Amino acid sequence: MAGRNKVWLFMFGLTYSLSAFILLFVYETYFRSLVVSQFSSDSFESRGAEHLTTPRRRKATVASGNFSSWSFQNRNREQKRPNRVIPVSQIENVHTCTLHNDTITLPMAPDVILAGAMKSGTSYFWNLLRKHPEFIPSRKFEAHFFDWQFAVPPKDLESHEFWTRFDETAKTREEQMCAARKRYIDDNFDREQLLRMRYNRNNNRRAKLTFEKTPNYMFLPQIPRLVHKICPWNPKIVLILRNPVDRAYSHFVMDSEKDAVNLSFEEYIQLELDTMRHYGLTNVPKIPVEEWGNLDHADHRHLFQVPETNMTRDEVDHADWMVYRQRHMRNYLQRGTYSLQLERWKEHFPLNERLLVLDNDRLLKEPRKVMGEVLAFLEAPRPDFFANESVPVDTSESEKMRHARVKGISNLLSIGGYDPMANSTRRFLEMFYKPYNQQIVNVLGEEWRGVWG
Ligand SMILES: Nc1ncnc2c1ncn2[C@@H]1O[C@H](COP(=O)(O)OS(=O)(=O)O)[C@@H](OP(=O)(O)O)[C@H]1O
Repeated sequence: MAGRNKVWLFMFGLTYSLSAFILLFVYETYFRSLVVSQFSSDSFESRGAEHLTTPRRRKATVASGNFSSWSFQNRNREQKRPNRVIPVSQIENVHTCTLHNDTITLPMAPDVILAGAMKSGTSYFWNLLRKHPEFIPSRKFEAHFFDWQFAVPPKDLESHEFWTRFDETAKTREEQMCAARKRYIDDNFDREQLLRMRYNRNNNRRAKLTFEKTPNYMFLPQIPRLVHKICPWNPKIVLILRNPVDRAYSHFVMDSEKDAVNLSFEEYIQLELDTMRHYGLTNVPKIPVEEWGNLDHADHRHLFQVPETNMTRDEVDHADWMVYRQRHMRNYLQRGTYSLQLERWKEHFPLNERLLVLDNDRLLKEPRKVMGEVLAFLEAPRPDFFANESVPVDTSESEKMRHARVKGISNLLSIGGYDPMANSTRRFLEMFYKPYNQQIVNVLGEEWRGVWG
C-alpha cells in the first residue's frame, strides 16, 4: 500500500513540475516578450527619433554592448519573428536632441535633484526617498556632475574648448549640450531601463521617478543655470536649510574626522573672512578670537552687515567661486550665507512650483509630516510606510552611513556626538549670520522670519 502511495506521489510531483516548466517556458518565450519591451540604448541612437526597435528578449549582459554584436547573437530569434517597432512618441517623459546628425533619445532624468545644503540632513532625506517604491536613486550616492564636471570659474563656461570635454567633435553649443546631457544621464542612471519603464502604454506600469543628491550643488554660483540648461525638462529641486552656525561646525567636524584639517575651526573662520574681505564679499573687520565672547549685538550690530556692493551679479558669482577655490572647499562660513544662493535657484526654478525649500529642524522633528509635503510637491503617491511607525526616523542614520564609509565600522559607536563649539564662537557666528538670515524672508517669504533666532 505504502509502495503504491509513493508511486502516486511521484507521478503527481512529475506532472506538477512538468506543467510548471511548460508554463514558465510559454511565459518566457512569448508572453513576457510582449509585456516587457527590451530596448537597446544603441538602437535609440542609431535608428533616429521616429522609431525604436524593441527586440523580444535580450541577455542582460548585452545591455551596454554595441548594436551589431547584439544583433548577431540574436539573429536566429529575430529571423523567426521580426522586431516590433515602438514609436518614440509612445514613451513618456523622453527628451531628444541631436549629436552628429543622430537623434539621441534620453529619459528625462533625474526628476528630482536634492541639491543641498551640505550637512543639513540630505543623506537622511535621500534614504527616505530611496525607500519609496516609486523612486529610483542615481547609481552613485552623490552624483557630483555639475560641480566636478564644471569645476571652473563661471565665466570660463562660455568657452567652446570647455564644452568639448563631453564630446570632442560636437560642433555647436546645442550638440555640446546634448553630449553633456547624455553623459549626465549615463553616468548616473540606467538609460535603457528608464526608457523601458517609461514605455507605459502597453505594460501599464507607472513611470518611476528618478533622483540624485549632491549637497555641494546648492552653493556653487553657476549650477542653477547649468541644471536649467542641461536638463530642459526642469527637474524639481529640493533644498534643506539648517541653522548656518551648526551647519558650519558640522562641516568642520566632518573634515576633521577625515583628517582634512590642520587648523582650529576659529582659525579657518578667520582665514575665510580674510579671503571674503579680499573679494569684497564682507566688511566684517578682523576681530581677534579672544574678543568674540565679548561681542554684544546691540553695540556691534553695525560691524555685521551684508555689504552694499556695486559689483554686478557676474562679479559676485566670480568672487564667490574664488573664495570657494582658495579656501579649498573649506568655506564653512560662506556656504551658510543662503539668501543669494536661494535667489540663484529661484531665478531658474520657480519657488514651490519647481523648487522646494525645507527647514532641517522640521525634518528632524516631524519627518512624516515633512515627507508628506515633499511627496505632494513631487506629485508622488504617499506609500503606507510613510504613515506608520515603521518609517525610519533615526536621525543618526545618515551619520552611520558616513562613518561606515569614512572610517570603518568601529566608529559606529561614536555616532552623532562631537565636542560642542565654543560659546564665544557661536556668539560670533550668530552675529555674522543674522543679517543674511533676515534676507531669507525676501526670497522665501514671511514664514521664514525669525528663523534661527
Ligand atoms: N532627520 C534628520 N534631520 C535633520 N538632520 C539630520 C537628520 N538626520 C541626520 N541629520 C544630521 O544632518 C547632518 C548630516 O547632513 P548631510 O547628510 O546633509 O551631510 S552630507 O552633506 O551628506 O555630508 C548630521 O549633522 P551633525 O551630526 O551635526 O554632523 C546629522 O546628524
